[in-house]
Amino acid sequence: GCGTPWAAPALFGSAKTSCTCSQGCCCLSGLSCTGVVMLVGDSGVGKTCLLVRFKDGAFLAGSFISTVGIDFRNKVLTVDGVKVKLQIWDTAGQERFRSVTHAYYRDAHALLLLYDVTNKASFDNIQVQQHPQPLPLSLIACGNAIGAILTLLCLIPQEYGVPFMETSAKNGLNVELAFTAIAKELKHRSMKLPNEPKFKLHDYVKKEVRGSGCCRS
Ligand SMILES: Nc1nc2c(ncn2[C@@H]2O[C@H](COP(=O)(O)OP(=O)(O)OP(=O)(O)O)[C@@H](O)[C@H]2O)c(=O)[nH]1
Repeated sequence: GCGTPWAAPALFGSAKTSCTCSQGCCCLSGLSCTGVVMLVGDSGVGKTCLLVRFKDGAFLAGSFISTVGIDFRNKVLTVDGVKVKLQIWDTAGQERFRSVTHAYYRDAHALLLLYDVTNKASFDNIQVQQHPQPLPLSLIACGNAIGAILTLLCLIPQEYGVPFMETSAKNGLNVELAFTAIAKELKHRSMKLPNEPKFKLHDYVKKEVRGSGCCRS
């Protein structure tokens, strides 16, 4: 590093993620950056299950316990040799908690917009205009596979300019990718090295995404 004193964020979610010099030395000296990722979407689309799959590698089958208010988990990922600490906020999808959820948007760095691929209304409710503005810079839409494949609605969110992937909390499809893509974006945004090409979230997701591709053109 350049020796510039750097105040590590005391709390997850602090906007201060790098030193003030322009050399990008925070990543070179092995320091980390942090970010807040918020999971939003209707009740029952699988937000809690997606988070539990990512954090613990397990699937919460059986009885559905709806989130009340907001819950959070932390996970540290290493991307391109840099530790990225994600604080993941799992919001309540029920209508009665909407104003609570909306109050948290301004502190989020990224949103994972979740919908159930068998439920058109849940897809309509993640559209950009349904959220308080301005939205965080990084958005990914996740079509979670809740229902039977035969009733799958092929909804194509690309037309809204938001990177899209099919996910499954049940079998783990693309769950790691959703969070890694966000972590990479946050790392590049806060610690871009000189001459480093701009990270393109859309292209990265398109390249790494797995699955049937039935919702992709
Ligand atoms: N088949 C299948 N079922 C899932 C999947 N993800 C979640 N579920 C089921 O969907 C139900 C709701 O999942 P949750 O993760 O609790 O939903 P949520 O979006 O957190 O709901 P709220 O807390 O009310 O906002 C549960 O019964 C899960 O077992 C999935 O990928 N596949």
